[in-house]
Amino acid sequence: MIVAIDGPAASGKGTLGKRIARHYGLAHLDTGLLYRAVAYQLIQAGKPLTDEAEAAIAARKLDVETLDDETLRGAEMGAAASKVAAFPGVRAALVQLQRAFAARPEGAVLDGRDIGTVICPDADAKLFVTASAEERANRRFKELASRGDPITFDEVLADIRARDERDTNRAVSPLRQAEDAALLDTTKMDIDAAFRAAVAIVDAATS
Ligand SMILES: Nc1ncnc2c1ncn2[C@@H]1O[C@H](COP(=O)(O)OP(=O)(O)O)[C@@H](O)[C@H]1O
Ligand SMILES: Nc1ccn([C@@H]2O[C@H](COP(=O)(O)OP(=O)(O)O)[C@@H](O)[C@H]2O)c(=O)n1
Repeated sequence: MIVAIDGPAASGKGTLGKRIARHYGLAHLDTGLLYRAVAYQLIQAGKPLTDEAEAAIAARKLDVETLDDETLRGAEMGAAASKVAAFPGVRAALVQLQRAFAARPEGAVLDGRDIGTVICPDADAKLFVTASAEERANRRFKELASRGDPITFDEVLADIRARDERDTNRAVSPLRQAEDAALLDTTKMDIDAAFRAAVAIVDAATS
């Protein structure tokens, strides 16, 4: 079974993806980490985030097994990821890797921006997870503050809005809800309620 989860920044895709994967005994890939890792490679190499050729080379060299969550989770890398994610060469270089992950015999859960639309259009269940920008900023602000990041709530909200705008309006694989995806608005749901609603959607789609 393949479960595709898409949605805007900090909507809870990763949290749900992880729990859904555990619930159904599937592997989980947070595809945002791939774009964050490409941005990280460029920054480490001292290259500008506008260098599409270097970004595509970094994407082709990426190893899914070595993605370091701690280094990649910061706010700076989220904003940088959304810049390199707009390059067609970067996206093309990451398609096969994501499809290969989804092709394991038992299936998988993938979360990102274009899973239900481009990477796994035939997924058995598709969710589009969202919440108001303020609520998402609130959640991400708490998460970053607990990591010791001095970023303010207003900066987090501005980053989320800028990223949503860039991700929705890019020419290649923009963020959008697949026609056959179920919308899950978690603005007024805690993590457990969102998880229960997500399981109900997956069960209904696969029964
Ligand atoms: N329904 C929810 N209610 C409250 N907090 C949530 C909810 N879903 C996720 N979170 C928290 O919000 C933050 C962002 O969630 P995350 O799963 O990383 O989102 P995404 O993968 O979409 O960026 C995390 O700190 C997570 O624990
Ligand atoms: N499948 C995906 C996943 C992420 N991305 C890009 O990578 C950036 C970081 O993604 P993420 O999922 O780690 O971001 P958060 O939602 O966790 O803040 C996004 O803003 C997108 O620009 C993408 O274009 N396609």
